[in-house]
Amino acid sequence: MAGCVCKIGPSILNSDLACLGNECKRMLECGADFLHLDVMDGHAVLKCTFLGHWLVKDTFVRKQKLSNSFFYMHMMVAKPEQWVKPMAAAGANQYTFHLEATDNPGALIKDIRENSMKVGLAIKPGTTVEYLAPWANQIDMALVMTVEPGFGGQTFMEDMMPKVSWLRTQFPSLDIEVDGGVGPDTISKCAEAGANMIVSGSAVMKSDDPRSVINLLRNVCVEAVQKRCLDR
Ligand SMILES: O=C(CO)[C@H](O)[C@H](O)COP(=O)(O)O
Ligand SMILES: [Fe+2]
Repeated sequence: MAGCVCKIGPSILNSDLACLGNECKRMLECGADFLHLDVMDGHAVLKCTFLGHWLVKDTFVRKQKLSNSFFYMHMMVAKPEQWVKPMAAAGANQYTFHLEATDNPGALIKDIRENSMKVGLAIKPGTTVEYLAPWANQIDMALVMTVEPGFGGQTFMEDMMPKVSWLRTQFPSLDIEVDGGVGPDTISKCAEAGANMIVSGSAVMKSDDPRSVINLLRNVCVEAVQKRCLDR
């Protein structure tokens, strides 16, 4: 059941961007369950990444033949409506948009589904979880940001954990993702709060032994998930 399966997805934001395809391959070989691809347009957040749909297609699908993998897009863009079709055509599997970026989440959810992608809905640290709740039964995954979107390598915001716990209590089988400052030092808090989709950027990418970091994150998460799901 979703919510009871633990998945680890490295964010490749802080990888060697000159070797993006190989970096993605390396992460999958190290045991990543999915790749978390941060798309920033310089409007919704200050930074701008090159990770547009052309790059998704060329780097990941065509050149690296990674088409069976899971490309989970984290869209930090001003107009998330604009990129649904191009991302679907490029081979993205999940499209996570920010609730703050749209006036019509319902229409966007429908469009993402019609384009055969899973739906993720993200909230920034300043957005309360009650805004997300009305949509929770229509989405595949809720993303609780644990840093202010825009940069990798920031400090984990522990005060976001009550949002995760609240969502887990209200929606036991929803996939709940945490993103920002998550690594070996902070995973326990995320797992105990109820997160089962774990994004980790710097902690994995900058490690000499990414496989061990991924394993550690998974073990901590699986233990918490098993306890919670068996208790039910
Ligand atoms: O969405 C993001 C930033 O907006 C990144 O996914 C996130 O910051 C991951 O990197 P790190 O684990 O280094 O914080
Ligand atoms: Fe992200």
